[in-house]
Amino acid sequence: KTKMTEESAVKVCVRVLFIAEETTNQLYQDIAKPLVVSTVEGYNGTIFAYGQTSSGKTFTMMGSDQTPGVIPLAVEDVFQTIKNKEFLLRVSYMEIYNETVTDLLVDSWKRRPLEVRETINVSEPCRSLEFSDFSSNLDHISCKDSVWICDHLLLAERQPDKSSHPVATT
Ligand SMILES: Nc1ncnc2c1ncn2[C@@H]1O[C@H](COP(=O)(O)OP(=O)(O)OP(=O)(O)O)[C@@H](O)[C@H]1O
Repeated sequence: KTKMTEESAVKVCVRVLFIAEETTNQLYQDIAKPLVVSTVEGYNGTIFAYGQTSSGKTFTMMGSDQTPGVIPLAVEDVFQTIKNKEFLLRVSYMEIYNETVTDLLVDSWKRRPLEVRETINVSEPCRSLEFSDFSSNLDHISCKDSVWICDHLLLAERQPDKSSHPVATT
């Protein structure tokens, strides 16, 4: 609802362009971090990767042990931001692939497509996303939880059935 000034619009336009030499970390600091921090303050935010197959979506979002991607960097920052506050962090992880929505926090052998509901007036129960909750307060918030989230997401990303996909739409 904030009216975007001409100056901020120009800034956004400039910052969506990154050259090949720039790292994921630079991209994260410039584009994603401000959004991550503002979500903790109550704003809605979305970061997504879009592009043709093998263009580097997974590399950018997940990264590797040596070069963490946007998701691990964001998780780390979220935990840094909430560590001195009472907070409930709720995490879900899903894939939309060829019009099919899949919950990646469910074990691969148990996965069934999630139904997309366009109205709340549905009589039949439908499958919904699993959530992992993390409550934090001054005493027990640690980066152990952020490591758990990243490990869990990476594990889901590496589930064997994903490699059989012929086309990518991460
Ligand atoms: N910036 C980069 N530096 C080094 N290697 C990269 C970079 N971007 C992508 N790669 C490598 O290119 C390959 C394809 O990248 P990636 O799997 O991230 O693409 P993708 O867009 O997710 O593909 P798909 O749509 O098929 O899932 C991977 O081996 C990845 O490690």
